[in-house]
Amino acid sequence: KQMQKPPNFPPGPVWLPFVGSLYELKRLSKLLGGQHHALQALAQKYKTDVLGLKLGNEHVVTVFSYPFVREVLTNDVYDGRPDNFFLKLRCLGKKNGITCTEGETWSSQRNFVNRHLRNLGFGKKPMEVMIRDEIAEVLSILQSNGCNVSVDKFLAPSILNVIWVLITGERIPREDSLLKELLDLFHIRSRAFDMTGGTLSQYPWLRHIVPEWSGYNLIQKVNTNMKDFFMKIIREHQQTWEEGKNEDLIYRYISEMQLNNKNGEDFNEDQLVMICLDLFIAGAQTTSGTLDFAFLLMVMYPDVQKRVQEEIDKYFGKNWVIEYADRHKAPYVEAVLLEVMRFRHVLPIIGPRRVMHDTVLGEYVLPKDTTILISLYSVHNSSKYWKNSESFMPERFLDENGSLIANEKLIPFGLGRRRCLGEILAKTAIFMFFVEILRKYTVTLSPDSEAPTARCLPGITLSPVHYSAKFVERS
Ligand code: HEM
Repeated sequence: KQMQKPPNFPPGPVWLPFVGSLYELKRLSKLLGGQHHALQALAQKYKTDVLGLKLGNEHVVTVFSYPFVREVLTNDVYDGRPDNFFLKLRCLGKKNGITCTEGETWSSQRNFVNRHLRNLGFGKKPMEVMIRDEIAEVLSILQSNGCNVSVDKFLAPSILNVIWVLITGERIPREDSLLKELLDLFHIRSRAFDMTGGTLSQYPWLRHIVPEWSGYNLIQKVNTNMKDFFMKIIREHQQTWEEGKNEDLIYRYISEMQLNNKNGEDFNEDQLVMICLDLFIAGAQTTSGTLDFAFLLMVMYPDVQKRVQEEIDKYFGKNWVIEYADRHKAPYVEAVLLEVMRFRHVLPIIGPRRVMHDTVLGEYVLPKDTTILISLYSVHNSSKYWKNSESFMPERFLDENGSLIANEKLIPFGLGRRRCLGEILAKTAIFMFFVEILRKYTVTLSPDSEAPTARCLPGITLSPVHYSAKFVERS
């Protein structure tokens, strides 16, 4: 027996009572190695660019083609976040912070963070200085031991530290147990969320029956640990806060709480904890994961690596202090990094968004509160938009004179009002780490490593199948 779909709802598999199309999606995700592949296969099967599913009680629509993706990302009606159990769990029970909120709370918190990160040097010279300090450390470690490097694990502390300094005013030394604890928590967290695969969102009552199996207990434990972790740092800041103290985001937020917060509702400790979490969750794994893919692709395409190094030598030599603004001097290097983000984007599916009121998308009607997923994977890999889309070809971003050409179909940081808040930090860090490391080292596969593969590990963020790299000093 099938369930009735709302009138003019986008096409998709049948809805079975109780589970909707959840079983079909899970089956395909397992079979094809990721939800993004499963969703794309369903879109192909139903010959549609707008796919309609029912997952538990939730109406879920995924968009695949550039025009629909663009419309969803830029039309305010899709600016909401779903009010489901899973997102509540993600933001520690209350809808606080930036990523999970909408409306007034979202705009006041996002604007505050945007403004103050910029005042702290985000996107400017001070941020580049922090990144350069982290690079200096990475290079000195490579000099003493460049073998058997797991790129993601190796670079994650440095990326985390850049965000950490902006938020807390201090960096954490690599060998500090605090850093390890924090990285472990993020790691367990992404595994815990992945493990539930959204099942808890569709069937929240499962937490009462099978709290261990459903991942609920693990998520709760990680949430409590993360909250305690940030609360401790916030409390330390509160004890040392005085008017005029503004050297990091936490002090600035406390100043807002103390001085400008009329009723205490908008700017409070709960919001601040969530903002810290939002920035780390959204920023750390995505940025170091992109670098992980970039170096893996250099291992797999040594000719591309060689050309990158030739450009670096030609335009920067050995001693030029490279800045992010210098990227335009070396268009091939920029093209490589754009192609990395197209070919292996760390966020194949973005969202979820919530339809704020009944609306029309193309020929379909989407009821209020429909959840929307956006397949950047499909936009970035469609042969409709990219010649030889399945090939890694940096030249696609260069014209016949070797100058960079933009392509509006490449949208790794999203579009519109909810586009990535950390884009400038991510792009700067990726460019500077990539160029500075390849200026000094050639990356190859470590002799004990598994052969590199184009396959990815599915998860909240996509990552390469584990490989170990060897960094050989260039003569
Ligand atoms: C390569 C690295 C990164 C990629 C590919 C990336 C990509 C994205 C994308 C596609 C979105 C939009 C989600 C949507 O439309 O629903 C987003 C949102 C966001 N990003 Fe990033 N991001 C990266 C790094 C960062 C960094 C370094 C930070 C901060 C330090 C950050 C903070 C955020 C936040 C807070 C949001 C939520 C914005 C909102 O809901 O209004 N991201 N990111």
